[in-house]
Amino acid sequence: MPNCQKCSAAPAVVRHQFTSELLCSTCFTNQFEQEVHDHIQKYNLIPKGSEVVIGVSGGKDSSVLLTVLHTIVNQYPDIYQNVILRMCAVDEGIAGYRKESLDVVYELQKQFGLELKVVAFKDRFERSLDELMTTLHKDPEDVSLACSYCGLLRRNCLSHGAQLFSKEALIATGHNADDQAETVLLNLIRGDYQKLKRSGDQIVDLGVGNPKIKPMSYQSQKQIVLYAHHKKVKYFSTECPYAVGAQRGVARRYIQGASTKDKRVVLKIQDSITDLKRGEGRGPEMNICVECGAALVGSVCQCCQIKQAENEIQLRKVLKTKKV
Ligand SMILES: Nc1ncnc2c1ncn2[C@@H]1O[C@H](COP(=O)(O)OP(=O)(O)OP(=O)(O)O)[C@@H](O)[C@H]1O
Repeated sequence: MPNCQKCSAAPAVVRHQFTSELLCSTCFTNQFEQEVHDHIQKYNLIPKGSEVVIGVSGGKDSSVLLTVLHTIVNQYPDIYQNVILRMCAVDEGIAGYRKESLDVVYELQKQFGLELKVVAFKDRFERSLDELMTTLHKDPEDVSLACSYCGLLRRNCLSHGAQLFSKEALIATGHNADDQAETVLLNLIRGDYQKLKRSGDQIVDLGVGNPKIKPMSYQSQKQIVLYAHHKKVKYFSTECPYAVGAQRGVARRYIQGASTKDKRVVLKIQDSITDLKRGEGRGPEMNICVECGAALVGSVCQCCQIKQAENEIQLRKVLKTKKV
């Protein structure tokens, strides 16, 4: 492996997913933190004096979010003046899964010394997720709707947890770029225009309840896993037993396939919704090809350029393809 392209001092161990830069462990984790900080600043996600309630499940995304926020808030005390970090964990009541991940939450709480609230489905809705599923779906194999019920009730519990701290507290979740891109596709598949429009928003403030922020929405799943590894973040890695039935799997498989051809696809899907909402998705003004009269952007259309190309190099230039 060559040396790090940033510090040149240590061997590179990571290739940045979006910039392709080769980085050593320290430069990679520093850059990751810097990127999350820049994203927060760009959208003013955490104004001075905010109380930020981090939804921590013990899984990798939220454990990384907690680690990064704690790091940057301490690194930039002037920018994050009087910002207070809190933790909230939701106990859905999933046997063989949630108790174990909550143990990680308690370890993280000890490590960072933050105040934590735990809100349980059983306390708020009289039933755990397991009990709800046993009542609704007699066949234990049929868990296809578990994620929908769970998402609905979990959002309610997180909001309740935030309210226990204060009415104005921001709720920060560990949603990443892959989650965001999946949500866009899911809303598109479901034809849910209202949710589709909101799916690129960096702050969700409906005017009722606590505003929600997603500081890692431009970090890919892969980058988060790499950060967790190099920063030695504690997390619980077992997948939720109900995840097998999730409708999200359809969008996830599509994105995984598309990402093998274009690593930035998760960013592009999100950006397309943001641009569309801003009205920038209409594109530039159209012209007429001076050779054939077709509608185009520029002066000579691509078809005429293909016709005029005299050799492979010119043809590749027109089609923007590299030799394979
Ligand atoms: N049980 C929970 N308690 C508190 N927050 C939660 C819980 N489950 C999910 N969240 C919050 O919602 C975010 C997205 O949840 P999702 O179900 O997509 O989990 P995930 O992508 O596996 O994230 P993680 O790795 O943090 O579990 C999490 O990153 C976290 O901030």
